[in-house]
Amino acid sequence: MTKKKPLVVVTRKLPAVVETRMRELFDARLNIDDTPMSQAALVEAVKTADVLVPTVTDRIDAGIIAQAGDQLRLIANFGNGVDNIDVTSAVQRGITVTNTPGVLTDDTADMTIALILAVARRIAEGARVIPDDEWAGWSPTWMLGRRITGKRLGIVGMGRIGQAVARRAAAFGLSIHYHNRRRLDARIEEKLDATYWDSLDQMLARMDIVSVNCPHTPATYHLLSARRLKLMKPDAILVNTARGEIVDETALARMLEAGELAGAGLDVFESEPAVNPRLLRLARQHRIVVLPHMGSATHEGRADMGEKVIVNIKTFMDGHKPPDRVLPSML
Ligand SMILES: O=CC(=O)O
Repeated sequence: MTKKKPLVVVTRKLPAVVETRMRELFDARLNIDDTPMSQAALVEAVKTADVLVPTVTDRIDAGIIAQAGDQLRLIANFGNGVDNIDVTSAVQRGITVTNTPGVLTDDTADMTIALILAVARRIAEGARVIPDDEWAGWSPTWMLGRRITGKRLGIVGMGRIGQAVARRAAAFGLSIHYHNRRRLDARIEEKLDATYWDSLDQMLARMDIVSVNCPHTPATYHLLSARRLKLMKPDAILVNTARGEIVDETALARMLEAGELAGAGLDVFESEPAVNPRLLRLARQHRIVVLPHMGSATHEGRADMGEKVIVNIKTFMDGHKPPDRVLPSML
């Protein structure tokens, strides 16, 4: 007798290679036209699916989880961050949660470095000049940015992505500093040539560039609060490729407007896809660089994320512990 295939509801369109494999392995309900699901549609999905595959754009909160049918056993997130899911509620209801760590580390670290360079060297602003027909020729005093060689980079959150940023940044001659819940193993710290700051406040006050690379959890919400942002040097720049909620955006906008911070590179925002109007104004004035949450957006990365989702579902359905299980204690 063949086993019934699990009903897997996927909330967004995924790369073709991933969808093809999902169709082979599961009773896959795919989102062909990629319209984000309403909360009502998500409720419908959790009432019928054995497995839900959400993404960062779906809010799987306690209210949705409370309406899940008994058949829902697994939420296999297509994404690394799980702040879109109420993991505690899910686990209390006996639903396993998985994510896709590791496969987007390098891409997100690359984007972090790209934003550091874009802000410091005014790349996005400069890239407009020729297409906009505004180039009057080279000048000794025009389009001057900031040198990054020899500057101090402070990494907030030294997990996989933070460490990948550190390895890249070292090649640009930046000195590496970090703050993390736990200090790294001495061997890793030495290999990265990274200086640990127990006090985030003290680190922020001394850095030329600050990069946010920690997950968004209740403990990191507005970790970079108005008070902490004020500790940064006025000529410093802030880069965030993690989650918008970690930075108080209103305070950040106020400081940039007042010239109390030199610049910012943001790939993530508190209320995506809406962007704080003050940040939008600063972006239009070329005072900051904003990207539409592209950190993990490579063909390879998204295919790898899909592969991880499939392995997690398959392993779980075969009766084993999935490799990327997320527990509330990890958050
Ligand atoms: O932001 C994307 C992710 O967390 O995977």
